[in-house]
Amino acid sequence: MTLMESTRPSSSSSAAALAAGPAASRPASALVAAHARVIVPNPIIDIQGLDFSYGSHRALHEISLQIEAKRVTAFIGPSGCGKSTLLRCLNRMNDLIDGARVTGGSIRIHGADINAPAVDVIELRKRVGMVFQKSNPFPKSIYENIAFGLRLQGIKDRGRLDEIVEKSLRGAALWDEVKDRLHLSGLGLSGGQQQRLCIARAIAVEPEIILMDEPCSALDPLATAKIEELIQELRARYTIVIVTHNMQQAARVSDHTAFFYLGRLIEFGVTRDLFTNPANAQTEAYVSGRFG
Ligand SMILES: Nc1ncnc2c1ncn2[C@@H]1O[C@H](COP(=O)(O)OP(=O)(O)OP(=O)(O)O)[C@@H](O)[C@H]1O
Repeated sequence: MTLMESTRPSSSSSAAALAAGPAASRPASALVAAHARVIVPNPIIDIQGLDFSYGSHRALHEISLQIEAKRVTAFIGPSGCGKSTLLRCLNRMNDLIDGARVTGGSIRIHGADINAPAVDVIELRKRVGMVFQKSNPFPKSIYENIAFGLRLQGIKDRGRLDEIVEKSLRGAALWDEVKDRLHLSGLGLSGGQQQRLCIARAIAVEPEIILMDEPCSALDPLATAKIEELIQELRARYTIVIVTHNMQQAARVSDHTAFFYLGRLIEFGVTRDLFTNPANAQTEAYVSGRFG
């Protein structure tokens, strides 16, 4: 159990306006134990003292943070502060980058160290799926975009594949729009539909956690609204961690928000509290648009 305590009550009217979305309008969760104090009672991910470097460049400094199960946690902060690096640490996507490594601390999922030598990284990435900034459907049919990965996992039965493809497309709020053209190319879909196809592909393998790295940054406001709606639906079944530059989006979709600056975690709290009553002067300056 972790306590993050706020020590300097303050307010910002623009920040308050930012928090006026669905996440903010939900009743204060049981996580709020006292004014501006956050308890994370059911962390699925436990990050402790994490240090991370690209070669000699230290990108993350002693990050300690817990991610609550079946909640949405947003990572915010100015460009280069380490949001995406930390996100990619959660399913070891950084392993693919030469010279990139965890140099201290730990990340545990359900108590197990994901950087332990015995960890099967492919298995880890099945449990911790990822949706990227730019939608990246395979140059295959809508159906195959989902069935392809399932076949690689050994699912060959056509009936079973049909079932999972439909369930995943429904789960990503795309089924009704594509059910009559499942065998046309995924690349023929709109940007927002392609991003939902990528979400369908991610959920087809039944992950517990979905990482989203600025999933709406290439989308128009309508497509963005659809993805945000979908995130609200997905949070009943999945733990979601989202990196976003869009503070209104963080305020609308997330339960918890972590604010980073220059590779350090500056503040972590219930989203509404962090936006309306930040404990730290840098957080307040950022959420009220005074820098970043
Ligand atoms: N592949 C890489 N090789 C070397 N340095 C990198 C690499 N990726 C990121 N960095 C550096 O690590 C730091 C953190 O970058 P990161 O992309 O995690 O920040 P960010 O907060 O996600 O930024 P943005 O919002 O611009 O995407 C930056 O100084 C960045 O230059």
